[in-house]
Amino acid sequence: MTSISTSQMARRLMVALDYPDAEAARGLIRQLEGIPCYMKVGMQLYYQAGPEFVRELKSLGYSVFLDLKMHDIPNTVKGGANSIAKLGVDMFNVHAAGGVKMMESAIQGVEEALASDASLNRPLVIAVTQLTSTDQETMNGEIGIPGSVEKTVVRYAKLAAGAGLDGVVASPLEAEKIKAACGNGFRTVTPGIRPAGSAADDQSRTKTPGQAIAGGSDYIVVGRPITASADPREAAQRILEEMGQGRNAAEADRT
Ligand SMILES: O=C(O)c1cc(=O)[nH]c(=O)n1[C@@H]1O[C@H](COP(=O)(O)O)[C@@H](O)[C@H]1O
Repeated sequence: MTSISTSQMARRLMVALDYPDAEAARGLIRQLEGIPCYMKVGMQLYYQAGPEFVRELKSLGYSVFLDLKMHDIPNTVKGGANSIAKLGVDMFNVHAAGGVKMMESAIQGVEEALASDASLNRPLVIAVTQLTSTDQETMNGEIGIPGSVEKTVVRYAKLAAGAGLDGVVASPLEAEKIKAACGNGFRTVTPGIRPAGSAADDQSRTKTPGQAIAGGSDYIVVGRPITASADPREAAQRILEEMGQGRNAAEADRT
């Protein structure tokens, strides 16, 4: 069982269910039983287990972030967003690099789904900015976008806010600047979370769970530090504790 404040923090923890199939994901879900975290379903699991597994998570009472990172022409994204909204997820994402018209089309797709079925809840629509695996050198030299990663991320965030989206996916390093540019209510969803001493893997722009919460992340996305741990439940509980410490440190700074 989790204490009340830990369970409040758990609602800001998104566990990345990056597994090959539903049965593997269920193994982790059983280990995390009683922790009211968000569950993130990404491409690997969704392309295998599909809408059925999303419905299963919803029936277990979880909030679900469907991470399919849509990036296509506006009409196609509108259709995709329409289908996703009908699934009843709580959050999904598109790539900000698709542009304002594409992001507006995602919102239209959601609105049309809601108009067709009054029982649906409006999911949060979030734009991916620069992937947290991308570093400064890759963005400038390989992809060919000039300037700092932070500036590009904030530019994408402003486009997303202008298109009516609810927030962005970015690294925890940029959360504060995003809030300053787009307002405190604009959500920051931050992967690239690594507890002190754990391997960065393919992530480039990282912070610890405590630093991320102290720095303005609304939600932290965590995969391998939990899923690849010998004791995932203990790893998740440690992360929740660190998140709580980060929040307390930020509150102490404000007073
Ligand atoms: O949209 C995402 O969730 C996402 C965006 C991003 O920029 N970076 C990023 O790592 N993610 C996802 O966040 C999760 C991070 O997993 P770990 O690196 O294992 O903690 C993965 O499921 C990624 O697909």
